[in-house]
Amino acid sequence: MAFQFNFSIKENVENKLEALGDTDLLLGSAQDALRNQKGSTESKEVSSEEHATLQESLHAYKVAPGTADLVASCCPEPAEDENQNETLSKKQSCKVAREHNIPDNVDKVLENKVVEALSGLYHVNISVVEMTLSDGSHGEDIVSKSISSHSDLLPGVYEGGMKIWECTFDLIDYLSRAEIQFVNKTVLDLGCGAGLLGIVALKGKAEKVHFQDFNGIVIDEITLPNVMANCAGGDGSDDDNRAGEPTSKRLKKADCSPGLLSKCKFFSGEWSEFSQLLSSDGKLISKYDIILTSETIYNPDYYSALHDTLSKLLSKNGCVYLASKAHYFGVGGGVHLFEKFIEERNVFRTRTVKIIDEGLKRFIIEMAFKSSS
Ligand SMILES: C[S@@+](CC[C@H](N)C(=O)[O-])C[C@H]1O[C@@H](n2cnc3c(N)ncnc32)[C@H](O)[C@@H]1O
Repeated sequence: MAFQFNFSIKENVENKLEALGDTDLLLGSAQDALRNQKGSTESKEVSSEEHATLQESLHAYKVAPGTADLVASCCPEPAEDENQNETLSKKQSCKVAREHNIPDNVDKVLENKVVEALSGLYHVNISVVEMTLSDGSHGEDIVSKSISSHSDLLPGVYEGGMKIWECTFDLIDYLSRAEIQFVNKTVLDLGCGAGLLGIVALKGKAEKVHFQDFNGIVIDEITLPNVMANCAGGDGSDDDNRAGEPTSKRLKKADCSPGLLSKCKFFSGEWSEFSQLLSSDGKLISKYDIILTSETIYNPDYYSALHDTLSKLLSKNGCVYLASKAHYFGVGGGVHLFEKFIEERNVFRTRTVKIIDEGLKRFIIEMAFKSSS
């Protein structure tokens, strides 16, 4: 099922898709999704076959050749003998973290968005968002950069948050089957992209849910709208079961529960900068009970920043649920390398709680502080 906002945009989008031709890039999966809708003026449910088609393209992703070393470590510590200008320019290459305010006019957030349902959750149609952003007039020009570099990832520029990655669904499935409890918990969806993991926590009655993505435009155009789409009506809990409703509908401002939204905060920026922002700005009221993170260990260059962020932000008895493919071809990261890194740092213990052995092997890993055991 999908419902839509100002759907007049659709034809324009389709024309642009045709003009783009065979891109086989970031837009690949999105094009498939939209072409599935083409010819039908009515919104429709995403069938399991369509879901599978969409997910197929998530199995493998591409990294622009030669970009892996662009930002070896996003925020490298400056060497002592570096002069001030070099230090400054390195600092500028960091993605400074900031909090995104929830707009007063929530109608605006869902304007020109097409909302669909998948796995019982609402999310905006990403191809439509990409089309509205592809003219490059929206600050962070990640869509056209991604297209021109034929890549879903541009290290230090765009880290893949425009797509919903396969392991997100693995983790959602695991959280549900393992009956992980979010009631009254403080939760962080780290590297959130679409934010579906945080939304699951929100629907599970978490006390607070914070969302972080590298790219601010992902937060504004995808994460926030998705949270709003799922906050509409009722209290957003699983009991509402609105994703099962057969009819298309428009969300109205009045539908959006301010109570639920007030539990959420949204952040963008590089991980070290993000954890620094939370620590220094008094934004971190308490550390997180649960940190959810999916497909965030593809690049070994980021392991140090990721590890330090987790250790700074996780509460003493907290738990990280991390979903990942076994190996990320082209970037070099993966589960075994990350576990080895964690072992060497000797701060966290890890436990594999689920292995998904179909297609590319995927893992769900649970992490907790060693000292808490
Ligand atoms: C491949 S995407 C996965 C998005 C989402 N979790 C999913 O599974 O659909 C990786 C995400 O990790 C985050 N990320 C990766 N490297 C990062 C870094 N160095 N600093 C901050 N965020 C980073 C980005 O926000 C990006 O959206």
